[in-house]
Order: sequence, then C-alpha cells, then structure tokens
Amino acid sequence: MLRIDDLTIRAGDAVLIDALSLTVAPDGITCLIGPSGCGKTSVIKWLAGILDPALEARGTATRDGAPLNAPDAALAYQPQQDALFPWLTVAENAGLGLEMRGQSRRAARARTAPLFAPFGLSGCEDRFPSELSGGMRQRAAFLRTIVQDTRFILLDEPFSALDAVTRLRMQDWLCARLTDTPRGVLMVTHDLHEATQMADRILVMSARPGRIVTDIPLTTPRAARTEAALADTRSKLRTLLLEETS
Ligand SMILES: Nc1ncnc2c1ncn2[C@@H]1O[C@H](COP(=O)(O)OP(=O)(O)OP(=O)(O)O)[C@@H](O)[C@H]1O
Repeated sequence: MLRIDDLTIRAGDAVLIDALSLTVAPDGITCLIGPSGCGKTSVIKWLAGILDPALEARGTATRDGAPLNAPDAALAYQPQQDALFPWLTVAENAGLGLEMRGQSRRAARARTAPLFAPFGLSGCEDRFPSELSGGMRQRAAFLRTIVQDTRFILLDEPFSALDAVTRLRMQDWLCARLTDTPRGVLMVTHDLHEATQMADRILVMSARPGRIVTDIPLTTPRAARTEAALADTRSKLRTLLLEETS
C-alpha cells in the first residue's frame, strides 16, 4: 500500500494542496481526477521526488508502512505524453529506466528485447521515436516504465496525446498488461470515460487548494462496464466536478 498523509504544497503564500491524504492499493488502478489546476500533477511529482524545488511541500508518504523517501526504487513515474528521447532508438529508450537503475546497456537490452513483441513493437527496436505512430510511442513509453518491475507506477495523463481510437485500444491494452502482472497504479486523468472504464477506485480532488473530496470504488468487472452500468457513476462524477469548478 502506498499512502500519503496530510500533504500540503505551497508556492510562496499560495496553498496549492491542502492537507491531502490518499492511499493506493498494491494491485489495482486508482484514478485521480479533479478540476484543471487542482494539483494532480503536483501530487504525483511529489511522490516521484521531482516536484519543483521552488514549491514547499510538507506531508508524509509511506510504502507498506515504512517511510517513503522519494525517489523510491519501488515507484516508476511516467510523465504526461510519451517523453521518449528523440535522439535515442526505441530500444535505447525502452532500456533507459533500467540503465538509470544501474543496469548495463547490454543487460537492459537483454531484459527489454523479449517484450517488443507482446508490446506490439516487433521490428521497431532500431527506429527512432519520430518514425513511430503515437500509439507505438506510447507503448514504448509503457515498456520502459513497466520493465522496471516496480510495485507501483505513477502515470500522469498517459493517453492525453492520443487520438480517440488509439486511446481506447491503449486503455484496454494497459488493463490487460496489469491483469497479467498486477501493480499498484496511480493514474491522473481528465477523462471521466477513461477513469470509469479503467479504475478500481476513483479519487476526486477539490478545486485548488486540492484535497480529496470523494472516494468512489468501482466494483463492476471491466468486461461488464457498459454505458448503462456506468451511467450513474459518470453522472455523479460530472456533478461533483461541475460543483468544484463553479
Ligand atoms: N512551480 C510552480 N510554481 C508556482 N505554481 C505552480 C508551480 N507548479 C504548479 N503550480 C500551480 O499549482 C497548481 C497545480 O498545478 P498542477 O499542474 O499540479 O495541477 P493539475 O491539477 O495537474 O492541472 P491540469 O489538470 O491543468 O494538468 C496550478 O495552479 C499551477 O499553476
């Protein structure tokens, strides 16, 4: 279990996050949604240990009951968009997270190579990111994140740059990968449809200063999440978000 208690983030006199507490289960998707600017990215960056040092953050984070000192080796962070380095090949990009964790380039290559086929990237190893479609780049970024074998993954709007069809495919694809290999995922999204299709739990943040105002478990199996089955939850979320932005 990943846990944040009483996180407050300030920018000078302005309070961005106000005594926010949340938990992330070790084997499911927890979605964090909220009005634009409420601080979703700041929470996830703080957990990842990359919050702008100009911001003042106070609060505690624990993993399995022990203090979490970010950057924590059990957490992988994937920023908004795919964030691949354009001057590296797809294989070099895919292995970068492992190299940053101390593995040699050769070991990283050996570890990532078998994953190109299941990630739909066979034959792309020596191409550059600019030669791939948006969906392929996103899969390469997921490969780089997931191959690090961390127990927890922090995803900041991972599908926001994709077109609607690729986005739906990638959502299904990621859920399937997480069913194969369960991880604890904290995912920021703006998209109610995405949150209700993918999440095991949705945490709704208030407008700035951000804190958690609602915690909604989604118990319907993903395969049974039809429009009708999700209508009430979506309507409740829409109302909450409209209230927060009014
Ligand atoms: N380095 C910074 N200095 C000052 N204010 C900042 C800084 N970084 C973020 N902010 C402010 O903190 C607030 C929260 O920003 P953050 O990006 O975390 O929100 P968000 O909910 O992820 O936004 P969005 O949904 O639009 O991506 C915003 O009002 C933003 O302007």
